[in-house]
Amino acid sequence: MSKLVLIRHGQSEWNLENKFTGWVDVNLSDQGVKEAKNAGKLIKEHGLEFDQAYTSVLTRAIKTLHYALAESDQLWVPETKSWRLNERHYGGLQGLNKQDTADKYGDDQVHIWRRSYDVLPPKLEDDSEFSQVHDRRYADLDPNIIPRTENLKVCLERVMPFWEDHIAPDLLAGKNVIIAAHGNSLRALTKYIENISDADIMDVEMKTGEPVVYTFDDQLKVTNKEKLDD
Ligand SMILES: O=C(O)[C@H](O)COP(=O)(O)O
Repeated sequence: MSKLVLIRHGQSEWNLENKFTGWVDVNLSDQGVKEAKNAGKLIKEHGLEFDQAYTSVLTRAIKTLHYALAESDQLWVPETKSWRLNERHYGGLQGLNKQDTADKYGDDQVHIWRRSYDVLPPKLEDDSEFSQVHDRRYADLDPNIIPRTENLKVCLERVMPFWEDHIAPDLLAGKNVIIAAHGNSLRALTKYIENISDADIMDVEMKTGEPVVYTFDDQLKVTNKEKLDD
């Protein structure tokens, strides 16, 4: 039996300002730091001990992982960062206020961009201040792989190789794993783990800083799911 804990990063500065964020590297808000520390407190209270940690290459997820591990006295746990766990790239919506965008295009269109499985938001131009094509953290990637926009389907397709190569082998080896990542990269993983349909995944939400704990049997079947809250 192995355990997998998923945590969406604590509230970010752009969650607070209600802006589409995606791959833009914004920091945690003060509230987000509190949420990340509280996640660590809950992890400790539930006696969860990890063998391996994974996170994205975005500050808000990395800091959330570190606060949660520090608070549960496990800052020593080996960690790997991957762009494959990044938030879904929000394309040309990155940097825009969600309410302003809804006022301009309508609530229905914004809901489709945010939650449909396979509708792509408009592409982000490479010369945008919110583009990542010149960000040196992606220098080793083929420039064509850096997204210009993603829907949940595309996000899931780039998360899955990381599941296959790292997470699943760890769980099958009996290791307990923690992943601190993002609302949509974690919705993608949740869709796969729980075999949720393309339609039903539209209604699945991840709360900031709330640890979700899965228990797996030795065939990698889920035997229990629990959300930790106060
Ligand atoms: O990238 C973002 O803006 C958020 O992290 C997730 O936003 P969403 O709830 O609109 O998908």
